Amino acid sequence: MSGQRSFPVDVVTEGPAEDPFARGTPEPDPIPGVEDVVLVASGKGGVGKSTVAANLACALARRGRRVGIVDADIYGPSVARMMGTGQGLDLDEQGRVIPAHSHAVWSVSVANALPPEAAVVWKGPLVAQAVMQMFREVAWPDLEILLVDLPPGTGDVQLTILEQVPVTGAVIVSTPQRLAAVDAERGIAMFHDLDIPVFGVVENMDAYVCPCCGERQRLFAEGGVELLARRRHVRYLGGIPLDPGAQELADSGRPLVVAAPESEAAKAFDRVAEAVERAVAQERRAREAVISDEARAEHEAFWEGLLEDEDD
Ligand SMILES: Nc1ncnc2c1ncn2[C@@H]1O[C@H](COP(=O)(O)OP(=O)(O)OP(=O)(O)O)[C@@H](O)[C@H]1O
Repeated sequence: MSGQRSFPVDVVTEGPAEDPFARGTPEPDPIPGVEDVVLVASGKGGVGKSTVAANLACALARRGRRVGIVDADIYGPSVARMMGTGQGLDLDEQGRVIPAHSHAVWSVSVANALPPEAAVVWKGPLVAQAVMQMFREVAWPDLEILLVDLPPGTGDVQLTILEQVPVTGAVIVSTPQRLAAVDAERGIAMFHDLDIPVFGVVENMDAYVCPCCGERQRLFAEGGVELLARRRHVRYLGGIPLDPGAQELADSGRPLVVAAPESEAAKAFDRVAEAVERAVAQERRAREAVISDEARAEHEAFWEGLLEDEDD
């Protein structure tokens, strides 16, 4: 057998050195001023991820939370338009961006810094840099929850954020169509692989609610997203009905939750916000439990030391 395994066994068993998620990789530094970062993700584009992010932020703010949004969808930024924040961002004395503020939510988007119709034509490294600037070079006020509107899919931006930002959990958005649900499942798999808690799946545009009689009608086959949630052991956070006013309101910078709080869609967003609030609180308790375990170990070590001294 000797002489056959000449490669450096230690290196091989420790995994590739450049793997950013290799075991033992230190937790990324916290974002100054931010307690919890929650990602809003989707497998496919156009399923309503930005709509969910904007309305979820407003619903959390209405529930008394201090909330911000990072628009990490660099090539298709919608947050500035949906939140009605317009162009122009100021800098503070330290050269940090002062986030825009509307509907009691703070937000940053590349769209705040570009003319309305300008296309972002940047290569990957520049995009990664811009995304990280939106986390670390912004003068965030003290925030309880910073939502992140991700680009669709499981690409570079997702990996950059997961590598460099301490993420508390993710909310997945899908529409009822099978293809959207299949892609949403890929997103869930990515978060599970990287040990990021998935708070649940939101099924957007699942039904139409008649404005006259309030009758709720499914638009597509029922149950696919719920089934996906069960298969992946994540919570089904509920359906958001298609609201004919959503697009016009989004274009005028007033999310449904703010402009039509009594609508079925706004109430559904509030239920999602409540679930996210509870999931974040649960994660916080888990973090504190880890700290108190450490504190207990330190405490025990301290007393053990004293007892050993007494024995001497
Ligand atoms: N519940 C809803 N009712 C009616 N319209 C909706 C609803 N959700 C989203 N929309 C509309 O669907 C379109 C796509 O939504 P949105 O931009 O939020 O999707 P997205 O997943 O963020 O897209 P992408 O990431 O590809 O930019 C928008 O015109 C939006 O107004």
